[in-house]
Amino acid sequence: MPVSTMPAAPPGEAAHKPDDSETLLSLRDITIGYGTKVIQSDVSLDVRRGSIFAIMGGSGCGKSTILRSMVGLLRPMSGKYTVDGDDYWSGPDSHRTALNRRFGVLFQSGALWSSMTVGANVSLPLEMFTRLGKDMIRHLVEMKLGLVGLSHAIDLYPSEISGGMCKRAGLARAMALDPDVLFFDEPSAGLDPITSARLDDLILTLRDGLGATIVVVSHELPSLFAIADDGIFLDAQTKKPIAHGSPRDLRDHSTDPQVHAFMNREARTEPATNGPGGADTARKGQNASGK
Ligand SMILES: Nc1ncnc2c1ncn2[C@@H]1O[C@H](COP(=O)(O)OP(=O)(O)OP(=O)(O)O)[C@@H](O)[C@H]1O
Repeated sequence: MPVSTMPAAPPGEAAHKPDDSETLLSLRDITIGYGTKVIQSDVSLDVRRGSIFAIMGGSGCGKSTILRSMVGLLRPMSGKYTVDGDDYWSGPDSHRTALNRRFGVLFQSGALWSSMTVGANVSLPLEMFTRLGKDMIRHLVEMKLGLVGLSHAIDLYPSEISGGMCKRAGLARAMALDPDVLFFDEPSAGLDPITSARLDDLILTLRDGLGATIVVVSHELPSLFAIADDGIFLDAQTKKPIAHGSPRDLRDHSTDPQVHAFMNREARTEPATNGPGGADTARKGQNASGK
């Protein structure tokens, strides 16, 4: 299927326009999979500095797999990944470790250590990767928690706070080392719409206030329309990207039936397919994730 080229977003919809000339992360002809099983091939994308980039597609198409690869957890079978022009997978592990210091990651689960307070969770990366003293670390932790509106929760345990607060604490931890690139895997999964909208605002603040570059995997269409500047749509059947563009552009202008149906939460009229990313993933009136 052809990759759609999208026109610019309608006036007023794309409030933020990053500088086109500034590519921070670049994937070229990446093939990725597990063992010999290919999950996605021919993946090429550019993430502009200071933008929010969405990885989209039906369940199981390989969104998290691409994200895992971009943070160094899975080496692609082929293709090139550059970070600020630097070939990520070339050279020794220390080369990647240095680049990883620029990354903050929030995985789907939020994954806070349950036996540690919120403050201790956020201070962990600072204790592991810096030589800062206790007072300075406490100060930085207070700052990060202040950013996500959780100053009051510093001494609470994860079991004592809500799911949305856990997500925000995870965000504070992802930001502990002042990364300039943040990767979020399903940040609003499991959150109610209001908490999810607050998290969107926070993500926008990270982009606009701190100049962070953000890559996000998400099924949540309202959230994608609210925050993402650009994106890619992966297809599970062909195992290739089938569209590039901002979620708003794909919703309003995509000529690909699958992409159009997914982005508009419509039932598809063509014959159903069994695989993820097929008709079953885009039924009207359901979460597009099918979850
Ligand atoms: N560690 C693994 N080993 C083998 N196969 C895996 C592994 N992790 C994921 N997969 C497979 O890779 C495919 C893509 O999974 P992935 O989690 O990347 O999809 P996704 O698009 O993020 O899905 P979802 O939206 O449901 O979270 C799936 O078929 C999955 O079963």
